[in-house]
Amino acid sequence: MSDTPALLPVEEARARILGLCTPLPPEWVPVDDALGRALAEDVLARRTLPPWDNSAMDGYAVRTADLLGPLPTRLSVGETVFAGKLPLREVLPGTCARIMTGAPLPSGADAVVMRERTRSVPPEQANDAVNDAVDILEAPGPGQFIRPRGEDAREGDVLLRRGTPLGIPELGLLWAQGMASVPVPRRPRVAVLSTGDELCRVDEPPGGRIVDTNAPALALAVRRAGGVPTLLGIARDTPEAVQEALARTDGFDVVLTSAGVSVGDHDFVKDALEALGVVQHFWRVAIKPGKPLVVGQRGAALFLGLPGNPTSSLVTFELFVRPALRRLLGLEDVEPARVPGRLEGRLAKAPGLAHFVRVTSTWRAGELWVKPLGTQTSGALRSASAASHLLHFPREQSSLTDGSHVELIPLSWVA
Ligand SMILES: Nc1nc2c(c(=O)[nH]1)N[C@H]1C(S)=C(S)[C@@H](COP(=O)(O)OP(=O)(O)OC[C@H]3O[C@@H](n4cnc5c(N)ncnc54)[C@H](O)[C@@H]3O)O[C@H]1N2
Ligand code: MOO
Repeated sequence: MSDTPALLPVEEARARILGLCTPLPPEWVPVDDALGRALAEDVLARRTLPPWDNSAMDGYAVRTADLLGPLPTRLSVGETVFAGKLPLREVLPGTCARIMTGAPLPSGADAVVMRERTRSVPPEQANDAVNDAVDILEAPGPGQFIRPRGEDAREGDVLLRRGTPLGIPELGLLWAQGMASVPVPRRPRVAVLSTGDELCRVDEPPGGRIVDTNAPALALAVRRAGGVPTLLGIARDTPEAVQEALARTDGFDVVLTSAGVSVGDHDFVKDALEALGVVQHFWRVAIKPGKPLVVGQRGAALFLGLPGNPTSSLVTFELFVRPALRRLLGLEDVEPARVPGRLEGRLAKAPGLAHFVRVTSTWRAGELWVKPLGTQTSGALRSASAASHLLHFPREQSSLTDGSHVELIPLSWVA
């Protein structure tokens, strides 16, 4: 008889973890450092942008009323308005202004005709005293190619709401307002601890050991997800060593451990967490790879014990840790992204665990076709190398036929 608890479905495990995460307290940071976090407060526009109606094309600012008759219509050109300059005169009936993209629209004009829809008039053919004229070949509707004042922002309006994820265009909107800093949740401080007698650092002679690749890989994944990682080193496989290392985690928002969470004689992480007063929320999820994940909490700090197999460690990071870090950064929509795809080949498994199959992908005939990598073991990193997505092979399903429609999770660890 097994004394291990029932396996949690992946969605429930993630929901429980996210239930333990609230955005971290805000800090004011330079706008570029806010990338990937969510705004902690509404931001009001200080400036109306664009500040004036302006041209969307290189061409001529015209009065549409002048162009109701037969075409082409000849107009005299009053001035040329460049971006960065203000118009000097009104566009009067029978005249127009040559205008460049982004230049303010002169008063009197109500449309722009692009240069390609005009024909310049040689000076000797222009009328009377006017030696600059143009033939307009089309009759524009009012407002054509005019970018209205305030299209991007209006002073006093909410420019970006609290909770808005800050991507690159949002940072542009903030800079355009002359803002140098914004309030966002501070970055999660994440401790990463490896456990295992078989491990050494990359710069040590192995002497029968293998290099700890999980901790540095997790640290990079943390940084990519917006957290600030600290490597705590390698704890030996004794309850005291694991406890002693975990006792150094005060001040961290998230503690990631690697290995020692299964049912082996040296799997001390769960006991060490308990001894330190970490409340265990659950252990084991119905997935492969990654089944022995353990999750606990002490105060506001979240403890995630990831399985030691290198690919299990990366997959559990993707499915659980990354969403948690993103939630701490204030983001609402933190579920892993999913895209539809088609399976090339067949897959089979026993029901009971959802499998997250590492696949490569090719875009073909309007669909993303994916192919499982040759090896799917969790102990070998090669089985994750070259994967672009994880294919979700649902828990109760036992086969997927060639051409099946499948759900894919794009991987954040790719180059
Ligand atoms: N009787 C059972 N045995 C196992 C089960 C089970 O349900 N019953 N689950 C298997 C699964 S699934 C996984 S995953 C592993 C996870 O075990 P642990 O988290 O306890 O990890 P270890 O046993 O210590 O190590 C597993 C494997 O990974 C290598 N490793 C560990 N740390 C690192 C590191 N930092 N860098 C690189 N490689 C590392 C380690 O040498 C082992 O080969 O348990 C199964 N067993
Ligand atoms: O599920 Mo384990 O996480 O096979 O490697």
